[in-house]
Amino acid sequence: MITVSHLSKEFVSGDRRVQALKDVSLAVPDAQIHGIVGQSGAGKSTLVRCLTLLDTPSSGTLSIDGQDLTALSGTDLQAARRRIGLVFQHANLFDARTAVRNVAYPLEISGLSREKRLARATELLELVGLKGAEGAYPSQLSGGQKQRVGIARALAADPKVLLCDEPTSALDPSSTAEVLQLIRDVRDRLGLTVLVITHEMSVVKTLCDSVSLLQNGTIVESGSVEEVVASNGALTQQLVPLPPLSATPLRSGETALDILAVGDAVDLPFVAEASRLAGSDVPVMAGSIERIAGGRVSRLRVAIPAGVDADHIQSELRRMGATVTAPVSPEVAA
Ligand SMILES: Nc1ncnc2c1ncn2[C@@H]1O[C@H](COP(=O)(O)OP(=O)(O)OP(=O)(O)O)[C@@H](O)[C@H]1O
Repeated sequence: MITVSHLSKEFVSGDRRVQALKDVSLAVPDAQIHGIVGQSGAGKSTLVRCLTLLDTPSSGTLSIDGQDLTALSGTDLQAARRRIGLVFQHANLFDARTAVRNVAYPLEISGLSREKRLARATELLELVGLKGAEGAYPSQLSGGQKQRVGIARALAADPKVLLCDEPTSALDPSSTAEVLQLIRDVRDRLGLTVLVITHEMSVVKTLCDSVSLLQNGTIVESGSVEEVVASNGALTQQLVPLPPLSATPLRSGETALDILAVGDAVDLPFVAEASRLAGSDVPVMAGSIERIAGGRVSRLRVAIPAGVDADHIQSELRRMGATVTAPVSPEVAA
């Protein structure tokens, strides 16, 4: 389990102070995959540096399996760091080393014999689906394969935790899908607890069990992916955006309503019910249905005809089980 408790980080240069992280608390249970998302400048890199203890937090604690890493120093700190496997955007392999020797590299200080190191590295390459590529040099591998080698190397020292910093940002869509599947497989097989820093919502949708949104150094939304989507907050729009609106935007006098349904509620006839209550057809302006974190989510924007009590329809659709809101600035016909 990863526990981050009231972590803050302030940078001071001259008389300028930047509060990069403010009271960040987070608990990721064993064998869960947690995503941290946020815009540029939100504090993601600072969080990674604090989690790997490359930066010292100004206050707060960070523990893995109950061991407070912020209280350690010297060899104890080195040993604790080895329990965190790191995967970066670029695998940063040694060009002059073969795949197997890249994976074996972190074991060179472990005291294991050369044969044992190479045997372990060969095993790990097989685990990441690169059996047969032991002798390949990085220049002979695709971007996705290099990242697989990077993941094998991160696993070499038997970590309890995998910290992935933008693991797929440099990959094409098919390599991205492969690497995300691999991270899931590794979690399933080895029971690792995984923290993924990403700006890609597709990574959260396909990989994460839970997610936190970091904004200006503070976690503003956090929970299971399903909970966060159902809460209709900032992450809902980012994870399940409404597609571009239809050719017929809202006409004068009409009221737009956004309908969000999660799980079995996706199957309920919201549009039919809204039409019945309105006494005429309620057109759908935009809609999407997606499978996220194993569950289904639908979003619809409908146009309630002029002269109809939209508030009443809103509360009736809520009673059926949807989250219904009136969008702040719906697209209106010119
Ligand atoms: N060494 C530093 N000295 C002073 N300020 C810093 C330092 N490192 C980061 N900051 C500031 O802390 C805030 C968070 O930066 P950080 O790099 O963690 O954000 P980020 O979410 O990783 O952004 P990006 O996605 O662009 O990398 C920013 O305001 C940044 O300017």
